[in-house]
Amino acid sequence: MPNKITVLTGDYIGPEIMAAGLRVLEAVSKAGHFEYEATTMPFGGHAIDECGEPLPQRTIDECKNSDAVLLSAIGGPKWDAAPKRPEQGLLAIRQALNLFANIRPTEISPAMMQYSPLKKIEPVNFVIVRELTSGIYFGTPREQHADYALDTMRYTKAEIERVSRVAFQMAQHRNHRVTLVDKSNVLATSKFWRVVVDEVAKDYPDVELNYSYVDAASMKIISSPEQFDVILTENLFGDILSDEAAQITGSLGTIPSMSTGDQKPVLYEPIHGSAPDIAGQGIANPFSMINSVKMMLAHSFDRADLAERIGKAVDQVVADNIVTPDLGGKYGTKEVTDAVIKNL
Ligand SMILES: NC(=O)c1ccc[n+]([C@@H]2O[C@H](COP(=O)([O-])OP(=O)(O)OC[C@H]3O[C@@H](n4cnc5c(N)ncnc54)[C@H](O)[C@@H]3O)[C@@H](O)[C@H]2O)c1
Ligand SMILES: CC(C)[C@H](C(=O)O)[C@@H](O)C(=O)O
Ligand SMILES: [Mg+2]
Repeated sequence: MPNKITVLTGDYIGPEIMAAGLRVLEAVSKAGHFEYEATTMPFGGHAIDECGEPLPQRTIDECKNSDAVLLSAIGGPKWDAAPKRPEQGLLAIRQALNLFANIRPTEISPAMMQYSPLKKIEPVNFVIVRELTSGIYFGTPREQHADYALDTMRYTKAEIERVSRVAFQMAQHRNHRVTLVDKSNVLATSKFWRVVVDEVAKDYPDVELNYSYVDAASMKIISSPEQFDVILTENLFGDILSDEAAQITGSLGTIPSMSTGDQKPVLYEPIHGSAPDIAGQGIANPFSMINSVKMMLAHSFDRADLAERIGKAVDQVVADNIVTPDLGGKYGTKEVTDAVIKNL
């Protein structure tokens, strides 16, 4: 049976970078004898246009029936005032597939150091493990009235425990350090995270656990990012810190992510949005999507060999300065993708 991949192409630059990712997947698969079947389903803004729903039931069914989901960014001004927004579909798919742990890597390899906006820079390699299906994104009550509004941040012990185990297990395969990022000097939920994570940590004596308040952590990501190995944090803090962490690599347009739960499928997507400001110009950075394909091959299909091939090709293209304008280059999405394929 071929490996099954569901493709959700996204809005604005979504389809532009998805095309790049799929071209790289096709090329590396031919070279490395990887068989797959890719099925494109409606999702996000264009699904609202087609059938009034950002996440139709048949898309959920198809995702559940596949090994991996490749998703490209959705949303944008076209639907900002619509009764249903594409972003609702994104939150709903994470819940429908129970993708409670979102892994967002930050890597600055020696080849990438020239693109970092930081003046003082060493190689950096850490991951953010972001809780993805709870917290203030999903808590109720959530209300907007004429003179006040209300959101709710709620976490259960089980929700904190399961995502913490993902973080500790990742650290065991990395540099054995977990930093819990929270606001436990103020928030009850953060105090509770510390209690639960301290308990989980006892099962991983080979991993060192330390703590950072989120305001200080956001400063350290700029001042000394090399100190981090695995950052474990709740949903909203993880959203904010991962965009910040992406930018120290030179561009938000390079960073992939992987969202996992207890079972298949695992979902892979760039961490950035649909970049309406540059859509249609052919200049979107395809690395975030190509790196998502690389992550998928390594983690869902046990093809570290193909992932390494993609990684080396991207490094070569970066070293040759064949990059898009967000990284200061003069090349378009297609030229960068062609160069990656040539180097596979
Ligand atoms: N996973 C998702 O689908 C996802 C994630 C974040 C935001 N969004 C949605 O995307 C829309 C736009 O959001 P935004 O503008 O705040 O954030 P954004 O991430 O789309 O863009 C922020 C900045 O980064 C740049 N950028 C992002 N990706 C790039 C790439 N691959 N190459 C070059 N430059 C890139 C953009 O041009 C822009 O200047 C909103 O509707 C938002 O809700 C979707
Ligand atoms: C679009 C939005 C709902 C989403 C989030 O906040 O999770 C995005 O910012 C992300 O980082 O994937
Ligand atoms: Mg975000």
